[in-house]
Amino acid sequence: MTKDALKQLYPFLSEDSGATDKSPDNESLLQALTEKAEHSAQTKLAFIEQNGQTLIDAAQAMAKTFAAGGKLLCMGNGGSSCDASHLAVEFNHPVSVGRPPLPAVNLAADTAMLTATSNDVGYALAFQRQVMALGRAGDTLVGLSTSGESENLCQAFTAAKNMGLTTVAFIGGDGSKLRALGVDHILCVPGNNIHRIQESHVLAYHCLWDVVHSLLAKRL
Ligand SMILES: O=C(CO)[C@@H](O)[C@H](O)[C@H](O)[C@H](O)COP(=O)(O)O
Repeated sequence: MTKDALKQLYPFLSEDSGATDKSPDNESLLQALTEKAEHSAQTKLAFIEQNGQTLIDAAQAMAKTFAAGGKLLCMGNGGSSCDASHLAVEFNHPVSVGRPPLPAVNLAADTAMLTATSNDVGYALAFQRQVMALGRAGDTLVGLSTSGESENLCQAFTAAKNMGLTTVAFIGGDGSKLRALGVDHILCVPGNNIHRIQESHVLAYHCLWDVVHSLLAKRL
């Protein structure tokens, strides 16, 4: 976007300092930040209240996957593709001393794979093809989706279920599409604000990582 186009959209931006009398004052900006932080904290607390047991059940299933020599496959679109990377690296490269590295792969990380499948057969199959190629019965497939509706995740979950993988979904929305597909563990953030949903997903997979390692340390 050019500077002029930006000024048309935000007319309060001035030539020199970037602010005029009409720009939001510092106090309202600080107030807005506090409100966002409060909303984020409330959403996270509500998420744990509503999903705590499901999170433990999902961790139990993932600990069994690792204990049996299996691996984690992770996937997501946009911001959630970065969360899929973050989740995978938590397991591959544990931050806490004494916790072993565990196998996890982000299916959204390989540009050649994503562009080839999208170009040849459509983006809806981008993750499904990789689940079919890399997945083994007993592995766990984790999908992150703020809407809980993305078609490429639905296709991958369907393939994973047919192949005997455990399936875990981190979502927002009502989750009805994934429930209908029979996804094993659905962690659903209340509300429809995408950023708040993503923030709760970060909390959720950090907790999941912790519980999986605790279960493995106690030998399940
Ligand atoms: O929310 C962000 C960034 O924060 C977007 O990049 C977002 O992730 C993308 O629109 C995704 O395509 C949305 O897909 P999903 O989360 O509904 O599965």
